[in-house]
Amino acid sequence: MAPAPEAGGGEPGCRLYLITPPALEPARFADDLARALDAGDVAAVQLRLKDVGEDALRRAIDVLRPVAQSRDVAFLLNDRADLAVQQGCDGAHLGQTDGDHAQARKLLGPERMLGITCHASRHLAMEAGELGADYVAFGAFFPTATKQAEHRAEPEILEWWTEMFELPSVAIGGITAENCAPLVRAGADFLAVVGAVWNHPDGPAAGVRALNAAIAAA
Ligand SMILES: Cc1ncc(COP(=O)(O)OP(=O)(O)O)c(N)n1
Ligand SMILES: Cc1nc(C(=O)O)sc1CCOP(=O)(O)O
Ligand SMILES: [Mg+2]
Repeated sequence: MAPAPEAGGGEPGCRLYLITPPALEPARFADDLARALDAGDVAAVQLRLKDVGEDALRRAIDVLRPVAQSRDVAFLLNDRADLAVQQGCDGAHLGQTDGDHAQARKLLGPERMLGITCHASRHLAMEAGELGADYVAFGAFFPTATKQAEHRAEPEILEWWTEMFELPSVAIGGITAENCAPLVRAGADFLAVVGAVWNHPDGPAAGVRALNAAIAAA
């Protein structure tokens, strides 16, 4: 999940972080995922299936992980650091109620990534940084239909974080090609999106292209 090199050797740029749709059939979705990843620059994919049991989750990982990893795109698992390790994922994303972050850090070891949701809290972000997170995620920046988001973040938190710390930040929540520019300019290292890609009227590949273009133009 490397940052994008900036033309001319300046500060690294912002990259796309895809999160899977809330429900999917792995074999069918594998084709959509491949098309999306082949359409442009994507740093990471997060498998986020909240409503399936462990067996189905393992099957989905087995089908989708190679699609990402074979393209040098990091594959992270939502909510489960233990399963991320067992199933060969590149990391896990944990929220504030997703167990013990320090224990997850140990489980994941130095090779695998840990991302932590920090809502709109500077305090949570500094805590996450101290315990060794690989990125902090702020959001929701815009209204989202993907989940009931209880916190609202403003671009200022990205500016503050970027000025104070080297650790990468992820912006999430209702982000589209049309509204992402202030987040990119505020210093977000990654934009995490669901709907703007998977629900794009011209298909996921068009969604990736539109976001790549919007990031480059910001
Ligand atoms: C990159 C990224 N940021 C935030 C979240 C939200 O995580 P969480 O608060 O645990 O909520 P759920 O995704 O588990 O509903 C995320 N998944 N990814
Ligand atoms: C999974 C998730 N977490 C959020 C947070 O604010 O922590 S918002 C969100 C949903 C992101 O989907 P979309 O790009 O469709 O808005
Ligand atoms: Mg969670």
